[in-house]
Amino acid sequence: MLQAVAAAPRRLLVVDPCHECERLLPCLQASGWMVHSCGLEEVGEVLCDVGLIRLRAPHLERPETLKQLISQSGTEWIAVLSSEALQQPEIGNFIGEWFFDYHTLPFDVDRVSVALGRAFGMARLRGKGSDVGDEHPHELLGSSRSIRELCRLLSKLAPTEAPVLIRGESGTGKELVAHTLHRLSRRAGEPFVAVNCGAIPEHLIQSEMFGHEKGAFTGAHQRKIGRIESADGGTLFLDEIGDLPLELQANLLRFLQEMQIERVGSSKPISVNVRVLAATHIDLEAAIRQGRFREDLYYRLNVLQVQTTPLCERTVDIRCLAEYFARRYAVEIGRRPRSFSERAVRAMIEHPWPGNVRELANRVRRGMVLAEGRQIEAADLGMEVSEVAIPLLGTLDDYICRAEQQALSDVLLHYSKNMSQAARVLGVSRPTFYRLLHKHRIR
Ligand SMILES: Nc1ncnc2c1ncn2[C@@H]1O[C@H](COP(=O)(O)OP(=O)(O)OP(=O)(O)O)[C@@H](O)[C@H]1O
Repeated sequence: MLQAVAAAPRRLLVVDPCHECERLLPCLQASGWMVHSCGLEEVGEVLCDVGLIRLRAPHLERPETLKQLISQSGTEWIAVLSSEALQQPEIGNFIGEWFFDYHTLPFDVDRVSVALGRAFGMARLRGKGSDVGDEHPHELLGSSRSIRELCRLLSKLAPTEAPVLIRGESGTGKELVAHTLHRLSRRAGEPFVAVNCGAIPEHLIQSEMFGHEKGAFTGAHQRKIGRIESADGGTLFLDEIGDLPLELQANLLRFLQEMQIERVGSSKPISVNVRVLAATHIDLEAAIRQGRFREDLYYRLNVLQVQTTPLCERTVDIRCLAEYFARRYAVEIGRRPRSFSERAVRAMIEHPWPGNVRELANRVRRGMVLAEGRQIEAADLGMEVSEVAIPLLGTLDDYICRAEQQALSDVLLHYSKNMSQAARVLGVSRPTFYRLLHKHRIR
């Protein structure tokens, strides 16, 4: 039996509707657009796929406000203006940089419909528009199996009070994991204090961690509260724990056993209630064997363990992360968020990502600054795509296997958040689709 599938509504936001809109809006509603209208100051409150704005002198006098709204709204924008206004070079440049398209008055319903349709398609293609959820700066993004399993694990570990050792390559999100554990715990309203054990000079680390009393040593002009004490009631995150000098490891162990500290220059114990999370990218077991890390401290910290996955093992997440960083840096840099060309996406998928998500964020920031066209190209990211594909010879089965892998990765590029849709596009059932993902070890 055939089932009717309801198309997602196409939401259009008309900002400061002008009297010319009176004829236009009913036509758009009749052709399936769900139209909302609002004033400029309310734009951030309505989630829409496409926005139509009649550019007037006051808007153009405050371009910064408009740029801010456009870059934060997650909507594709079309400017409406008179043909005389468009002749002014600064207005033309402004529209070229910030808008998807423009329309000169009077309205031509057919032309507007085509422009809106294209903008809608682009908004959906980029994952922008009204389907986009709230963005949280401390949220672990991604739809790969490893990220989904990580989030499930974190929600189980967060409510406990036990220490967690977070392991993984540099830039894979270990600090983000620590933030997430804190945010989901009972301590969420209390301080989260991060200490990078490798970044504090060795002679300062004792007083940084434990604090000192006035006059404890030359230069100690007043009492200083240490990082451990300042986390009282909350979470203490010890990053790069493998870099902690041996002497400090002994002091930290004592603190973990007794939950008390002594400031430098004082022998009075102070009770501190913190949950300890630690992270490392080094092989702590090897460090123990080499005598660089205390085994007893290792067992204290390693009660629960979380492992982050390198980016090259979850390529499905690359596009969504890159688009997130493009939106984030658009606000910072003050440019319109850009999408990525297919070649740029391919270059990102093929890249080995030794610096993981941090490297991706840095490359996207660079791309946002350098991009000249509508899209970020591979070269803007400092990447190249292999021009000539060297044929990989093999049996017919090898060719079929590679074709399956290609088909899966192509479809996941577009539908990583909707597995049913991905399966439908390939013309296979959902179980078959999952079986293929499993067979090709695609997460
Ligand atoms: N899954 C993710 N979703 C969103 N942002 C992420 C994700 N993973 C990492 N990031 C971002 O990547 C950057 C690096 O992450 P983070 O500092 O947590 O990595 P790390 O593993 O602690 O690195 P290091 O070992 O070098 O300290 C941060 O800007 C972080 O917000």
